[in-house]
Amino acid sequence: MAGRSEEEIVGMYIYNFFRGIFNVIKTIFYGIKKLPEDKKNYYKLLIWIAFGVGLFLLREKIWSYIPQDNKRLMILRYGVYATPLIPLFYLYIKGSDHMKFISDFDEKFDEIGLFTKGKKKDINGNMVEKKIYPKYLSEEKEGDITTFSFYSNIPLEEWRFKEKKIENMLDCNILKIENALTTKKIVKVKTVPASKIIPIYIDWKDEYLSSKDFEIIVGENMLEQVKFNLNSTPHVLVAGETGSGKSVILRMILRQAVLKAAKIFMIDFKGGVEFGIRYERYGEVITERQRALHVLKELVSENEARLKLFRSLDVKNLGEYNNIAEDKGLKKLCRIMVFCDEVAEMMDKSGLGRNAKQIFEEIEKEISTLARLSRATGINLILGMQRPDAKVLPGQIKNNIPVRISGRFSDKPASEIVLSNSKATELPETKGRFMFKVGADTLEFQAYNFNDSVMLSDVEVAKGGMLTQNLDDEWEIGGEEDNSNLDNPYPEGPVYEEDFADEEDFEYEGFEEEDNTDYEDEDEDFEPVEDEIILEDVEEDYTGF
Ligand SMILES: Nc1ncnc2c1ncn2[C@@H]1O[C@H](COP(=O)(O)OP(=O)(O)OP(=O)(O)O)[C@@H](O)[C@H]1O
Repeated sequence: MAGRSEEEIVGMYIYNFFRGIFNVIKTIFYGIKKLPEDKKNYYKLLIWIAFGVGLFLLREKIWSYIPQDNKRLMILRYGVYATPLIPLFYLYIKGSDHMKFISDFDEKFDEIGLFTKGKKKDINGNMVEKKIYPKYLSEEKEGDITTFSFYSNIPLEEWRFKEKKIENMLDCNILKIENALTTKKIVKVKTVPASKIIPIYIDWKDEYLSSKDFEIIVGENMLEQVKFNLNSTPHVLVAGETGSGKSVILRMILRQAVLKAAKIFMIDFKGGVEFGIRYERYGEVITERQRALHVLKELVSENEARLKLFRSLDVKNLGEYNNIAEDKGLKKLCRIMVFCDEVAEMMDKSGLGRNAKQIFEEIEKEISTLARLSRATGINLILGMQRPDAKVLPGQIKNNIPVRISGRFSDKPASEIVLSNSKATELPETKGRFMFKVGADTLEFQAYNFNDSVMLSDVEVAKGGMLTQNLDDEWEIGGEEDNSNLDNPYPEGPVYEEDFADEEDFEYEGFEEEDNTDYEDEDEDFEPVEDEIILEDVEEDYTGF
């Protein structure tokens, strides 16, 4: 205090006095806020109030026990005026527990370096630099899930970057870190206890098949199934080093597509190594580039025709269209899914001659158009990739693929290409362990193991070869397929629940925007088209493999 004037010292005392009062009131306020957390708190408060009131009512009796000649003890008589403070004392104790709980958080945030810096007045009234920690607001429990809310100026990216440390700090597994709907200043950390772990092996069972149109299930995290819906997130990228389980995931998706009666194309330029002859019963296995280009072009035309038709009928997507098609005397349209186990086989142009390059470029153009424009029309790309490479999968395509599934990569750039973060490097070396990302959140899961040699032959027996019969049919989009013996889970046609807004701007939050040419209005001079949209050409030069 050396060097301070008397006035300054008095000012400082007054300041600290009011600060102390403010802190007491604040602590009591926290105590009040804690009350609703447990019913017992109210009973305890009532006991303290009763105690205070009892003391007040019995004051004369109590005073009579105090010797009148003992001046020191006589002071206790004034204690009567403090009786209303007794319940406040209880609230103060409760509030200080809470303050201690909060300051423990400060310590923990300090340890993991999650804070911002700002200026604050110190006890002497001087402005000093101070660490500002996220402020604990509340925690809500729902079953196994606890959601912590913090008030914080720290950007969400930083929270996500420190996810592992926060998990250790809270002794939990984090499911999601997100902002509150109302403000970006509130961060919600959704957690499950650390004892909940991701299974290390789970077999796929057909009973897992979702009844929702067009929901696909790929595995489980520590709490629930991991799924996505092709109506709202239409294209999928599965990346993983050789042996990671990438092909197993693709085939498991294919299996669900078959059971949900989608039209399937499988592009396999390794001469049918990935999708062997057994897969031909489910759709066309394309092993030649010319043929792939041709089919893709036809799908682009089909997409355009569907877009025009949907616009003429004022429907937003395939689901809405199919719901009204029969009433309007139109044919139902099917979902079309294009599978490719290795995009590099289809798009890697490095080291190619001019002629070969041209066809690759054309394939890339068609894939890019479909990725951008086929969201509402039910034409989906399911792409596998062994070695993530920006040259192989241009940003224009990648940014329009909302579902990203990545196996373990030892290097960060590979993980960054797929997930836009380094989380794939944190995966354990467990077979079938993947990261799943739709939007901003990345979560770890165990993919179902799908043994296609068993499952495919099962289908043949159970379905009585009906899938093969479909393949023999004239390939006609929207044709009246005889699925009666297909053991189709949707004999009345798929149930369409999802509804999504106009697709004027089709991009996905959370992925870096490279050259993202989004959904454009198609053709303003639209003329209604006939209800039958036939891809005759696709079948015409199909030679089979
Ligand atoms: N989800 C899973 N659970 C347990 N084991 C799995 C799982 N997925 C794959 N495996 C095991 O790993 C093996 C390789 O899987 P898969 O063929 O899918 O790898 P891949 O990543 O596609 O490799 P490649 O690129 O060489 O084809 C499978 O034969 C299976 O034994």
